[in-house]
Amino acid sequence: MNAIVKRRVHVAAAAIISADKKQVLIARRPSSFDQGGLWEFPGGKLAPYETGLEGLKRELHEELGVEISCAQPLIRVHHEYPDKRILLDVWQVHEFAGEPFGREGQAVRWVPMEDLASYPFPAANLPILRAVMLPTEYLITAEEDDEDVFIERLTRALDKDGVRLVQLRGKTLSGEEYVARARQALALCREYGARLLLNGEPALLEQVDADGIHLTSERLMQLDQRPVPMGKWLGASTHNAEQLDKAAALDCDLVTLSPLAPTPSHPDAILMGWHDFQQHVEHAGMPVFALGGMTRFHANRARAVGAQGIASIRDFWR
Ligand SMILES: Nc1nc2c([nH]c(=O)n2[C@H]2C[C@H](O)[C@@H](COP(=O)(O)OP(=O)(O)OP(=O)(O)O)O2)c(=O)[nH]1
Ligand SMILES: [Mg+2]
Repeated sequence: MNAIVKRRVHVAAAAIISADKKQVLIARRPSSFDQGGLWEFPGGKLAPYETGLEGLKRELHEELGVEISCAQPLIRVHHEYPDKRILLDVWQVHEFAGEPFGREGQAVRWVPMEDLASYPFPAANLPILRAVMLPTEYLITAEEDDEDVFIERLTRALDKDGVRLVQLRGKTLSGEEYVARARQALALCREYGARLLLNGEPALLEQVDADGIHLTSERLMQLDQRPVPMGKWLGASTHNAEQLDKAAALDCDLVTLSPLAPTPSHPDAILMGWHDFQQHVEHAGMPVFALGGMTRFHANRARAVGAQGIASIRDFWR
């Protein structure tokens, strides 16, 4: 049998975000191109001597006529197409000079974040869409018996800290108490335009129409197919490569990966360290939040090694 040696292609692409942070710029690949007719994040192949950021700057100038001075790493996706292996090295761009237009005759469009999923993109782009739509901070609520304190702290995090992604933990609550708490949390999250994931069984979504479910690593490993429909978000807690592979197999939308640093809740845990974390993130193929002793001050560090951002209980729950 002939072994096919696939080409390796390194592509730099940009999610260019509008000043009001509500829209993202996409372009349509001309029909004569590879993946033609599909929408994409503007960018292209690196020259052998270029870094990702250098290639990105050149491509955005060539394709859109805009000049960027800086960009933040968003996500790296390895994907195997029938004829090649590509690494999509995606950056987030907030500042640029010039008015973008299709310099190569391609259609270019600003689209609201929430409409992104309705455009046809190449197969490799699913994790990128997820990363573009998710924030950099993921709040996990603390165990809180007192309802008033819970409401006050969640409101504070949504209002003062601008948190837009929340996981409701409530291991010490009864089933009924958890559902009641989830309804309250959902109402608050809706008010602030934040997404709420329930830490528990997927069937909970039948009782509370939250945005999705966050699975424990134990529950994750017991499942053999994605337990929620595509319109809902599926998160999972992971600690190693085996769990990350499982999360990918279940087509999870996001994961937390821990523990990075010591926390009072898990004082004796064996820590992962940034080096191993980076290796795991590189091949995760989905947005990864660093967890365990993380504060917002670690967010840039986490992003620099490829993470979506940080997840934390303590840092947002005061
Ligand atoms: N730019 C971009 N390319 C993508 C995305 N998703 C995806 O699968 N790809 C694939 C399609 C292509 O095989 C490859 C990008 O190559 P390209 O055709 O844009 O390269 P280029 O701009 O350097 O163009 P060319 O000079 O080689 O024609 O990556 C995406 O969102 N943006
Ligand atoms: Mg291109």
